[in-house]
Amino acid sequence: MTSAPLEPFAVTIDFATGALVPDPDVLDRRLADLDGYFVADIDDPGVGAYTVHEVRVPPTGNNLLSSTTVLAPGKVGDEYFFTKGHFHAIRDRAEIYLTLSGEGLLVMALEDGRTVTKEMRPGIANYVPGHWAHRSVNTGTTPLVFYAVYIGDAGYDYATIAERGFPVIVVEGEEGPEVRPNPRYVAS
Ligand SMILES: O=P(O)(O)OC[C@H]1O[C@](O)(CO)[C@@H](O)[C@@H]1O
Ligand SMILES: [Fe+2]
Repeated sequence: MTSAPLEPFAVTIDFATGALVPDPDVLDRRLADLDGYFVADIDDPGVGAYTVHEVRVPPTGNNLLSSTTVLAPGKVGDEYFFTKGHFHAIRDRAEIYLTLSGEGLLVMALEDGRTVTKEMRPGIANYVPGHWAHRSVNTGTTPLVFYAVYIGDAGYDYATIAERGFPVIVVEGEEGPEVRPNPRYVAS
């Protein structure tokens, strides 16, 4: 059975700020929401980490959900600010990230601990296949803004990352960002 057609529509995206017009759903994540995710302790839990601006469509397998994410620059200890990161609840659901401004790294991990890290900068479209947890990291000094598109019924599994962490962390090294093993990663 196929579903009834939706009305076609468009949104306007400000590439510098990630603002969407119209912009009905905005999620605000502070460092407090990332408590326990960084190796070091968080000094100020009130600091804003990222906002997600979501295009509103029904979250079903026949639709594409999309959003802009605006990830602030900053560090906790040596680690650059990052998004929580998640697997999709339906594991094989894929996603595309198009970076609009700023610079960063997209860290992806399988449940067996294998990782792949890809550059994020304006004009790069990253393909995140199903089964890969994904987290973006702002390694620059300006907001990292990207547009994500994913299959509508993908859902979110945050718990696995909250419990085990990512296998790698991204820290500021002598010569720029370095990807290192996460000392707190819980291998399966
Ligand atoms: O959902 P997280 O892991 O907090 O990261 C936020 C970003 O990831 C997405 O959930 C898409 O993967 C976006 O909605 C948002 O871009
Ligand atoms: Fe996702």
